[in-house]
Amino acid sequence: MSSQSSVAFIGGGNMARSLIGGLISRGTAPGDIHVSEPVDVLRDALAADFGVQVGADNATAAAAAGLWVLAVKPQVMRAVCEALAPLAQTNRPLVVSIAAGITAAQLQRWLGGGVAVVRTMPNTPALLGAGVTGLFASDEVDAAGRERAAVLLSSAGRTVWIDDEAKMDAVTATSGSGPAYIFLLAEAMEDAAIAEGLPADAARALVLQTILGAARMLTESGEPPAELRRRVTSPGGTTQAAVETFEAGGFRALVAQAIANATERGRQLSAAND
Ligand SMILES: NC(=O)C1=CN([C@@H]2O[C@H](COP(=O)(O)OP(=O)(O)OC[C@H]3O[C@@H](n4cnc5c(N)ncnc54)[C@H](OP(=O)(O)O)[C@@H]3O)[C@@H](O)[C@H]2O)C=CC1
Ligand SMILES: O=C(O)[C@@H]1CCC=N1
Repeated sequence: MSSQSSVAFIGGGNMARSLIGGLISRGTAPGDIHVSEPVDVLRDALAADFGVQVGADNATAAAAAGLWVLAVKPQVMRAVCEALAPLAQTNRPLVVSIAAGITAAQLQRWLGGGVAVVRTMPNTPALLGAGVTGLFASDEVDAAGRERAAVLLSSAGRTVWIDDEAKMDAVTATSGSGPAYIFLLAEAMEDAAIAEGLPADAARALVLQTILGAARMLTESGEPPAELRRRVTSPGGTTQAAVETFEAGGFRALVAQAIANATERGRQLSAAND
């Protein structure tokens, strides 16, 4: 039976799992979460871990909820939406997409038009309630819809409204993909520490706590990153030797190019899956 307060996840993969974990840990009743996912192992794990309602049929999950979270890959979004269009037209749900690249206009078109669509970009720290999500609301979304989408995503961490949808690909490239950049840095630092002769377990402990401590200073000190860096960097000392090496190697330009390429890839995902 449909309940306006229920949430349906269409697709129960990595990101849906992170968001569901956030919702459950912040008090959403498992019975109010319906997930459709074709992979039975993933379905069973969601049911076992969170007690949510699971099934393999998208329309069954969608029919049970007033809020749909579209959590499938961009490559299958069109087919998923077109199959749900009749239901979208009769039930008029609030539709929240988390897909990279896919625009609100595309979702609107595929769902038959006139549906309230919020395009969002969360990230995987959502699993710990430490994520951040950029949100863009289409014109059809009223104040109550905006509030509902923000409450949904705030269970995953911070929320940031983006007024210009064209900027959502930059959000994706910055915070959606961003955790992977930090994990890559952690990998590289760990490898380098081992190359300098540290035992692997010590290298990992040193790197992980350094990233955690630096992230806490960034978020809790109120100081800009450049000032925090300055305080670590004694003139003529070890940090200066390392930072000069990063700068000489084009670190900033490389980061800028990586984020520009990720932004462009978001645009391509929209065009390629239209
Ligand atoms: N991972 C991340 O860090 C982030 C991802 N996103 C976005 O979230 C979305 C999902 O990504 P992610 O969770 O990583 O991907 P996953 O592949 O882990 O999850 C998608 C799930 O949807 C399933 N699926 C495939 N086809 C259908 C269908 N027709 N109906 C219902 N479910 C289907 C997939 O099954 P199968 O494996 O069989 O295809 C898979 O289990 C993407 O659009 C991505 O852009 C957004 C922010 C961050
Ligand atoms: O890599 C991707 O396309 C998705 C979107 C942001 C993070 N993962």
